Amino acid sequence: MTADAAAPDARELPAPIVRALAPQEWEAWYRGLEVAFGGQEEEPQERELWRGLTELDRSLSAWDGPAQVGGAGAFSFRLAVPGGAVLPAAGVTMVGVLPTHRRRGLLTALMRRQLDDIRARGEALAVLTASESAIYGRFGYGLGTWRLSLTVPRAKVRLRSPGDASVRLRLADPAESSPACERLYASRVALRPGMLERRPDWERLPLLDAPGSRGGYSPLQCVLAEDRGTGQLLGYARYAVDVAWTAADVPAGTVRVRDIEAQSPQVYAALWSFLLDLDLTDTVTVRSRPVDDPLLHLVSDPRRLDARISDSMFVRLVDVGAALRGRGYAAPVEVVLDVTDEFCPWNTGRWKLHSGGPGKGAVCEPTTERADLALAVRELGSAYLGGTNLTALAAAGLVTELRDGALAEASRAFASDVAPWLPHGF
Ligand SMILES: CC(=O)SCCNC(=O)CCNC(=O)[C@H](O)C(C)(C)COP(=O)(O)OP(=O)(O)OC[C@H]1O[C@@H](n2cnc3c(N)ncnc32)[C@H](O)[C@@H]1OP(=O)(O)O
Repeated sequence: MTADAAAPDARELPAPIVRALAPQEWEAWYRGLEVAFGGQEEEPQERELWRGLTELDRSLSAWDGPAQVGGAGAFSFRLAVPGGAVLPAAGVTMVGVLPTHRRRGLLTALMRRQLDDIRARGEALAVLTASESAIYGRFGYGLGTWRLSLTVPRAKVRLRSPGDASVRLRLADPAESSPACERLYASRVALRPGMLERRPDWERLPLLDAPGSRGGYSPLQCVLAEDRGTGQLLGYARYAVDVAWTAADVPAGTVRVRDIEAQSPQVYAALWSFLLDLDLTDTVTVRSRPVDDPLLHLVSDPRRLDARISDSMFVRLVDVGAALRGRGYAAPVEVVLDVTDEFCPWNTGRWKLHSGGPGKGAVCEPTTERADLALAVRELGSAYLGGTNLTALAAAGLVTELRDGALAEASRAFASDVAPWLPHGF
């Protein structure tokens, strides 16, 4: 994008031109994105990472004459869905329109082109995290995962189980330990809907640690949990510490946990035990955990966690039939869904979904049979990963039951035993 593009007179506006980005246009495109987000420049290390991760053939720019005035990108992700499958999904990202060119339909034009491209690639799903949660519903994205943030006054909570004596904790260099941590992360992706496989180079994201973005915190640190006998990696946590003191010289530092993965409840408890026991600190914070995080049950006094829930990942079914066939179902289901999709009309119509339940696969095809449930594609996106019940959406008037019993049947089948969760932004 070109940051100094002049504001057009609305009466003279030509139709926006949206096209794929050329490699030499990346700098201006990314600078325009920074301007769309308020103008702050990213740290060179961050910029370099995102430049490397940008998929140029999936990056779109919008033009006003010779000036780039808007853009949107997508990553070729693979997303865990209920039942343990991992499906291709477009990770929509880097969306911005210059302040001079807003509310004239540029985002709409970018979303049109992008969703058509995603469909042409054969990806049944698109996902994103939104700068503002009001933006993407109109394009058929529903809120599919939530995140839990915690602020723990460590002196006030203790763990009901301290972990396992067979676990040895060891401090390690985050970069050196990254390959082993990545193998452990990879082994956990299919276990929780919403998790993303890490494509090549994405292992750099959890290590991103630009000095200018630390905000007073230490460089990133890493603690490994290993089997005392074999040395096998069983879990890890990455975190930073801001050491602070009160006016009376009492230590009042904060531990900010970036990520934590563990193979078993005992290892998870051992890692939290470590994080809650760091000298010179009085608070441990974590910005994003699943809403069913075990820590809620592990601590002596859950109210002290100051647990807050926020929206996280929005999900769009780009191809309703393929998306519903691709996931597993927690219970047998046979329902006809009457789906409305104004932005991607190829999805509009009745779809018959049939599954024998866990491990049985699913069939989902267009049908002329009578509908059992009526809903918009946005609500299907909310329910897709199992994080929001169809019953809850019906209580909000967003799903209509047309056959007695169909709502409970579908709601049970769409549910997930573990809460879906997106492990990192993009
Ligand atoms: C996945 C991501 O990257 S999320 C990041 C999104 N980017 C940002 O937040 C950066 C700052 N904001 C922007 O760059 C722009 O305001 C954008 C991209 C959010 C919107 O771009 P615009 O070109 O102004 O959107 P466009 O004109 O196509 O608007 C389409 C509709 O969305 C609505 N809309 C646009 N932005 C917002 C918003 N922030 N909140 C609520 N509604 C919005 C418009 O009012 C319009 O509604 P209508 O169809 O009822 O008239």
